Amino acid sequence: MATVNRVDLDGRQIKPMTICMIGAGGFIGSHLCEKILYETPHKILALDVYNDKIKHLLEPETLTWADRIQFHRLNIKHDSRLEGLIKMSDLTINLAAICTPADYNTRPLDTIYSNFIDALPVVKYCSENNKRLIHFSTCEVYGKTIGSFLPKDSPLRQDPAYYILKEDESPCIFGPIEKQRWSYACAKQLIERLIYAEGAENGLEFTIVRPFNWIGPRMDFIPGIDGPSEGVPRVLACFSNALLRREPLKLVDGGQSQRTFVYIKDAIEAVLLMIENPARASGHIFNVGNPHNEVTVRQLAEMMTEVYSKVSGEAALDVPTVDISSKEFYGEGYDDSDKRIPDMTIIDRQLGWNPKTSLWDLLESTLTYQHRTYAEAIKKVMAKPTSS
Ligand SMILES: NC(=O)c1ccc[n+]([C@@H]2O[C@H](COP(=O)([O-])OP(=O)(O)OC[C@H]3O[C@@H](n4cnc5c(N)ncnc54)[C@H](O)[C@@H]3O)[C@@H](O)[C@H]2O)c1
Ligand SMILES: O=c1ccn([C@@H]2O[C@H](COP(=O)(O)OP(=O)(O)O[C@H]3OC[C@](O)(CO)[C@H]3O)[C@@H](O)[C@H]2O)c(=O)[nH]1
Repeated sequence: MATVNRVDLDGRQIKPMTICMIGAGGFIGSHLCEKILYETPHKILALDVYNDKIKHLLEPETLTWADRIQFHRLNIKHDSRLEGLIKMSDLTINLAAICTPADYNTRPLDTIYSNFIDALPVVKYCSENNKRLIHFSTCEVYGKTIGSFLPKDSPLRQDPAYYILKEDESPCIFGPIEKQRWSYACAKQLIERLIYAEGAENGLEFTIVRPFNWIGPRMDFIPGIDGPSEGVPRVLACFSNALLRREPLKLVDGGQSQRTFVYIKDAIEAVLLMIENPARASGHIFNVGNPHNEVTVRQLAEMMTEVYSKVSGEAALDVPTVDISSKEFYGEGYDDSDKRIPDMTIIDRQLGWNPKTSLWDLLESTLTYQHRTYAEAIKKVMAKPTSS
């Protein structure tokens, strides 16, 4: 229920606001729209080129929150309505981006334009019109850990100083230019620097979010069902797709890279705290992740196989995974982050936020959703004879 008398972390009444949410039709945007509409009195101007993931919030128009969300189908690359919509709002949240690794090395120009050039007018309009901005960056700005450059058997690799990622201390370590994987991280880093400079020189009120592998329902697409057959989504959807089709999960370069995964619903709580506590959130860069949910990609595949078997009632394959080289899977120019553990000091101190959901629990609810949403459609597609 949307409560009107909401108070912030310092006991002050929160006034209802209008939020311009760019990229509202994506994975994170759809969850953020739900949270705002279900639990707050705020209004949303939802901007995106697609709205499939928020259709349930827009139709039918008799829904109790219908007057609090307005969808504007537009591409921020070239739409004169953008500045007006930012001016009408108290806060702008920019989520729009190309953010699937399969694109970084194969479409580096689109990636750089999307993550830097297209974000520029948003920053400019917020700065010129004295509007608050929450900008979505990424944990990828940290790149590789310092520890990854140490010899494999160095005891220093066990020292957190060499791998924990801190917003105000850790360096950003990318590979060479020919490793075009880093086009995304580099563009995100430059837009972070620009926003930071707008804050320092022109007083822009900003917050930068660095998500660490947020996962959950509605993430990306299942190839051949609600996305292109040849498309390569992020790992949750790649592995879900293989499980649904009863094919082995592909482990890129042996699945040795490590990630920490956070449940989307935990992470969205953090964003709502940022929205409603500007005095505590402004001027900060926040890691948002779950340091307790670390696995190698191989361990993720094993856990997903076990969880999927439980929620679907189907026995796991005898050979559940297969190794594949990054060149074969992603093409030339791929590279990887070795390990990503967020330091949580700043977000805990400023907003008192900590993640709650274990990896097992978040996979159980997410894979239950994947099975309910896609299993029948996959069966139908797989039963169709393929034309030769
Ligand atoms: N999901 C994560 O774990 C994660 C991790 C790190 C960073 N991020 C960042 O968070 C943001 C949102 O990520 P997501 O996972 O929801 O991705 P997503 O691809 O599901 O959502 C992005 C949305 O932006 C829209 N968009 C892209 N370009 C646009 C344009 N020119 N005009 C209008 N709309 C446009 C897309 O249509 C899409 O709906 C991105 O900036 C991403 O870099 C996400
Ligand atoms: O079938 C697959 C797909 C992927 N991998 C490997 O899994 C690791 C994680 O991959 P993914 O979730 O696709 O993306 P990254 O974590 O590398 O990057 C994302 O992090 C945040 C964000 O900015 C936005 O979401 C994005 O850049 C990776 O090691 C893949 O190689 C696999 O083995 N098999």
